[in-house]
Amino acid sequence: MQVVTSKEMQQLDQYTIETLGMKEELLMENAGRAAAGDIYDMYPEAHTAVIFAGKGNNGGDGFVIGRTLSSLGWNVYVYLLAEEDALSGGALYHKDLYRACGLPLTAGTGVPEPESPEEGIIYIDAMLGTGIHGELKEPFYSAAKWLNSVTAPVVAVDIPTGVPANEEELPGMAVNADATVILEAPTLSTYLYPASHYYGEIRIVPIGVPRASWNALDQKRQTWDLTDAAKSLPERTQESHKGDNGKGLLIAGAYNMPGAPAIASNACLHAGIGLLTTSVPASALSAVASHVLEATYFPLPETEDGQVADLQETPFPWDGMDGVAAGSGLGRTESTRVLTKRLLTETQTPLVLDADGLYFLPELEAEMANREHPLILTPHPGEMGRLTGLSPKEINAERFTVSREYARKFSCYLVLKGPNTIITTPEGRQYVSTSGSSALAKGGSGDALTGIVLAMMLQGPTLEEGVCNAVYAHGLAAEIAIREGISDYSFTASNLIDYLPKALAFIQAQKK
Ligand SMILES: NC(=O)C1=CN([C@@H]2O[C@H](COP(=O)(O)OP(=O)(O)OC[C@H]3O[C@@H](n4cnc5c(N)ncnc54)[C@H](O)[C@@H]3O)[C@@H](O)[C@H]2O)[C@H](O)CC1
Ligand SMILES: [K+]
Repeated sequence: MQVVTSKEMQQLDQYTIETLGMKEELLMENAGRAAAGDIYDMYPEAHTAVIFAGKGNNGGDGFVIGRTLSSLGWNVYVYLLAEEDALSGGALYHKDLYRACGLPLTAGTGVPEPESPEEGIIYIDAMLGTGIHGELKEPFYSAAKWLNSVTAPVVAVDIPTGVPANEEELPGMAVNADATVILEAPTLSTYLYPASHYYGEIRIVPIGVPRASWNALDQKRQTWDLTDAAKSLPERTQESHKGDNGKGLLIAGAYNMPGAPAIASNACLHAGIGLLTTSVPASALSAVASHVLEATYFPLPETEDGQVADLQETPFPWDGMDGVAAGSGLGRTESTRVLTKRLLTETQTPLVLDADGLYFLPELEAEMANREHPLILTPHPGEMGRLTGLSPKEINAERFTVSREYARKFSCYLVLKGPNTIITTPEGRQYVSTSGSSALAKGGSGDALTGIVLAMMLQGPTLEEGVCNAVYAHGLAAEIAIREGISDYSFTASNLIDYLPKALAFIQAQKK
């Protein structure tokens, strides 16, 4: 599923209408019909739709939805929040068609005051969609406020009115929908917070935009969902042996941080790595090894307080490895800086850096730029802030743009964590993972992700798909745990590891 900006969506519509010659009225008919069908299925008990329509094409969709639901046996009522003569094009055509069918309509720029809601009524917000600019003006402001006060379900068409499509700040008022029926493809704000909260349940309906229109759009942003994971997750062959499934080295932890390497190692092993060597300061080894039976160990020299000591001369076993991951729990000492520099310059395999492994990167930009092998960074917004000099708030407001600029600048794979983690490739392709849960907002989740990324990037089929699958499986494991009754209060990274086998089995089952 592609994820677009409002401009890209307009280009798509324009190509379909002007180049391919599909009539605007027909595209709108398709859009409204698809949305109406979905609303009808969503609320089997409902019998009445009260539709608030704007004068643009979002309002046009509203008229098609009204006419279609009426054909399906519902009572419908449209409040057009504009004078009838303000409409043009497809919206005018469908308003006239709706009227010609004898269906009820009230038009005007006053704020409608529908009767108080009763059982079986659904409110439909078809006021503004991708055409919105800035703060909501009257009568939309008051109409949005009114819709937010009703107890009956409110379904938004395409985008809740007031929510911008792109990476813009939320205005003061927007419709807080129970569900949003997104037409053809989601826009950026569907996966940005807090905008995403206004969408309620996200439902995406295809409206028949021809493949040719999509092919003509130069667009490299998509979701990564169950279908993508199932399609790309490689089958494990009967004859494969441990060497075929990747040999990884994980460097993490300290005497007082044995959890990070233990969690990352267990996650890595449960995500299918063939052989794992875990490298921790010597005094942490027995604590880690007692929780991770399947790894081998490469103990590191350490300081008196059990943190990594000077690693300048340490003979790391890079050569025997297919991939390396480092960072969690190492501390932010000079030794970590030395290690990070060695990792960037000496490893000839894909390298994953997380947590303290990201800390010194602003000082090592030359080494990053000169690196010839894949580099995968997995920052949360705070860490991304340190990498870019922006605040976490600024990062979250422009997650797509900030990720793309950074990944291109340093030719790295960037996994920007958060609800709907975004994976960006060095070429600027972007994938938004649709899995995840609030339960993941805990210490240890990131360590688990590092381990899963190390394992899955080595399984392929490409590094890009492996990284996307790692992020997807990580979120899915949490989702399944919550679905099976684990409270998001109680959920820990250990639960995540326990549920990873179910998440992978679920993805594998979709292949069949
Ligand atoms: N995705 C598709 O392929 C299709 C989508 N369709 C629908 O079309 C809308 C976008 O329509 P557009 O006419 O461009 O814009 P809107 O209807 O969202 O609004 C335009 C309207 O709103 C006024 N306006 C802008 N900002 C504000 C504001 N802050 N306050 C008040 N009024 C504002 C502006 O002046 C215009 O008059 C898309 O979302 C889909 O629903 C099509 O049906 C075809 C296929
Ligand atoms: K809307």
